[in-house]
Amino acid sequence: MLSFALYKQMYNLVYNSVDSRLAASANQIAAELGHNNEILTNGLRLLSEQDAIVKGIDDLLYSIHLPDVLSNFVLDAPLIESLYLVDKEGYVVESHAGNILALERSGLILSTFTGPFEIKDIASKSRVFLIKDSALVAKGGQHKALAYVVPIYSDRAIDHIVVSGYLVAIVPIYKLAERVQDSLNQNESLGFFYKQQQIEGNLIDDANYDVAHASRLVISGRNYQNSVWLKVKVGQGLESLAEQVRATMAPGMASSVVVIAIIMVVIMLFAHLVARAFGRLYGLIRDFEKGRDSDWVNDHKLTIQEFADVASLLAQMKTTIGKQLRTVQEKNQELARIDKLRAGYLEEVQNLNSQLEYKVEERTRDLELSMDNLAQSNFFFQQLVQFRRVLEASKGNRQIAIDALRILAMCFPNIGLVIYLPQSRGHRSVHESLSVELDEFDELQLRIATKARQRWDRFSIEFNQQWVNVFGIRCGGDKMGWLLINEPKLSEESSNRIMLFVTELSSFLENRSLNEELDHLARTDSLTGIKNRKAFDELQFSLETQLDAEVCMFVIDVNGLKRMNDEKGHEKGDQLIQSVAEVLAECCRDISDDYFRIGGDEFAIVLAGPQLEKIEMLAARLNSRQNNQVAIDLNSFGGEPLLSFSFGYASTHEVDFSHLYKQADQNMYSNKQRYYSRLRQTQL
Ligand SMILES: Nc1nc2c(ncn2[C@@H]2O[C@H](COP(=O)(O)OP(=O)(O)OP(=O)(O)O)[C@@H](O)[C@H]2O)c(=O)[nH]1
Repeated sequence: MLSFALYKQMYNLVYNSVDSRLAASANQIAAELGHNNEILTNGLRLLSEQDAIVKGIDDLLYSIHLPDVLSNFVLDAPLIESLYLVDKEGYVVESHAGNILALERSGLILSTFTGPFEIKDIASKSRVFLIKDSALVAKGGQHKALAYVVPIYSDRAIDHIVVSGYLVAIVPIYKLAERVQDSLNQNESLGFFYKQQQIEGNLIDDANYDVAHASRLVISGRNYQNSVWLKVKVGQGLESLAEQVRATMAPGMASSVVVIAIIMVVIMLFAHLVARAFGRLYGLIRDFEKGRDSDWVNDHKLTIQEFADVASLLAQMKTTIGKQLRTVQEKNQELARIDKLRAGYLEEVQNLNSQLEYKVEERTRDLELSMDNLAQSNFFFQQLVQFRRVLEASKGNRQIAIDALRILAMCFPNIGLVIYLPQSRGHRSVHESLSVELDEFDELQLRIATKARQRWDRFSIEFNQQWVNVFGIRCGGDKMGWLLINEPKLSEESSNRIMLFVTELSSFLENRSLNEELDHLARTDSLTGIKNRKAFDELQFSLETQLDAEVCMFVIDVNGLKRMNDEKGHEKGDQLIQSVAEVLAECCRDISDDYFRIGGDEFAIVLAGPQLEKIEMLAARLNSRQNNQVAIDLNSFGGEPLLSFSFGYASTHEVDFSHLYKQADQNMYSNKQRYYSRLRQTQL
C-alpha cells in the first residue's frame, strides 16, 4: 500500500512538471515571436522613411541602389522571405526574392488603401494581413503568410500625407515555426492557429493529444485594429508523456523494491536473533536449574545485554535498523543522480548528432539547389546566345515566332506559350502557340491592348478564369507584339529571364524595322512617293545581269515645267510633277509596279517578261492622258497646274539592252517635238 501511494504521488508530480513545462514553452514562444514582430515592424517603418526608398519610387538614379537596400534588409530580418517596393497604383517598382506578378495580381494595395489620409492616421496605415495566396510563398505546397504593408510618404502637406508607395514584406508562417523549433524537444509538437484552425505545424488535435497549451500571439501593425491574432499551441502525445514519466520514475521504483527487500531481510534477521536469544536464555535457565557449569557461555563469548523491557529492546533495534536504512537510501540516491546525469549526457550527444546531421543535409540540399540554379541559368544564357544567332539568320515573322517558342519551351518546360507579332512593312502578322488552345485570341488581344495603355512591359490579366502573364514586344514605331505565358506561379527569376529574352527580341525587331524604313526611304522619291533614281538603277543592273532578259522601257518627260515654275512659282511646278506621278501610277495599274522618277521632270516605266504583252495597253493609256489640256492656255487656267507630258519607248526586240534608255529617250524627244509643233499651230 505504502509503495503504491508513493508511486502515485511521484507520478502526479512528474506529470504536472511536464504539463507546466509545455505551458511555459507556449508562453515563451509567443513572447519571443512577439518580440521579433516588434523589431520587424519598427525596422520596416524605419526602412520606409529612408531616402533611397522614398526617392527610389520614381527616381531612376536611386532605383539602381534599391536592390541592395532591400536585400540587406532581408538579410538582417531572416523572418522575411520577400520584400517589395510598390507604387501607389499597386505596381511593383523593385523587389527582393519575390513573385512580382503574383503580388500585383493579389491587389493587396489597391483593395486596402484608398485616397490621401490624415497625418494622425499614418500609424494605422501600417497593416499586417494573413494571406492565403500560396503563389506569394516561395516554398512549394499550400502555405499561408503574413503580409506587412507599410506606407511610404514623400511629402507632408499641412494636414495630409501624400503617400507615394508601400513596402510589402512577406513573412511565411512556416518561417515563424522554424524560428521557434529549437525551443522544443523531439516529443513536443507545435501548431499555429488562426480562428480555431491550424494553419501551420504538426500538432495532432485528437484524444491522444490532450496535453496542449496555448498562448495568444498578436502580430500587429501599428495598432490593434490592424492586427492578426494567432494562437501558438505546444503539445505532447500521451504515449510519449507516459514514456517520459516512466523513465523519470524508474530509479525511484527500483529503490522502493530494494527498501522493501531490506526491511524484510532485517525483520527475518531480527526474528532469527530473537528466537536464538530466547533459545539460549532458556538453555541457560535450564542449566542453572540442573546446576550445570556456565563455561559454555564464556566459551562462546556471548554478550548478554539486559533490557528493562521489550519496548527498550525494540527501540534499540529500530535505531540500528534506521541507521542501516538511511545508508542504503543515500547510496540509492547517489546511484539515481549518476544515472540521471548519464541519461542527460546521452541525450545531449544524441541532440548534437541529430543537429549535425540536419545541418549537413541542409547544406547538401542548398548546394544541390544552387548547382541546379547555376546549370539552369547557364543553359538559359546559352539558349539566349543561340536565339540571337537564329534571329540574325531568320527574316520572316513566322520563323521568328516558331524559333522563339521552341527556345522558350526548352528553357521553361511545361508552360503554355503564345506569341503574337503584328504586321509591319513587308511582314505578315502572326500568332503561334505552344501547349495552349486560344480560340478567342482576338478578344484576349483587345483586353491586352486596353491594359497595355497603363503598362506595357509586363503585367498579368485574367482571362477565362486563368491568369495570363503578358510581356510586351516592341516591334518598331508604335507597333507592339505580345508574349503570353500561361503559368500563374511564374517566379521572379523566371520572369526576369523571360524579360531578357523579350528585350533581345524587341531590339532585333526594332532594328529590323528601322533598317527597312531607311531602305524604303533611300529608294523613294520624297516629292512624289514613287520609286527614285537609285531604285531605277538597281533594277537596270539586275536586269542587265540576267541572261536574255526581255525588257521594254518607257521614258516620260513633263512638258513646260520651266514655264510653270517661272510663271506660277516652284510650288505649282512641284504639284505638276506630283500630278504626273499620280497619272503614271494609274496608267501602270495591273501592268507594272516599276515606275520611277529618274530626274527633275523625267520619269521611266519598265516592263519585263510577261508584262511585255501589255506594252500596247500601257502606250494607249499614256497616250490618252499625256496632253489632255493641250488646247488650254496656261495663264487662263485658274492657277492649277496643267498636266502635259511626252513619252517614248523602246524594247530589247529592237535595240540592245545597253541602248534601251537612249532609244526610248530619243523616241520621247521626237514625240515632244511633235507636241510643241502642234501646240504652236494651235496657238497661231
Ligand atoms: N518645281 C520644280 N521644278 C523642277 C524640279 N526639278 C527640276 N525642275 C525644273 O524643271 C525644269 C526643267 O526644264 P526643261 O528640261 O527645259 O523642261 P521643260 O520646261 O518642261 O521643257 P520641255 O521639257 O522642253 O517641255 C527646270 O527649270 C528645272 O529647274 C522640281 O523638283 N520641282
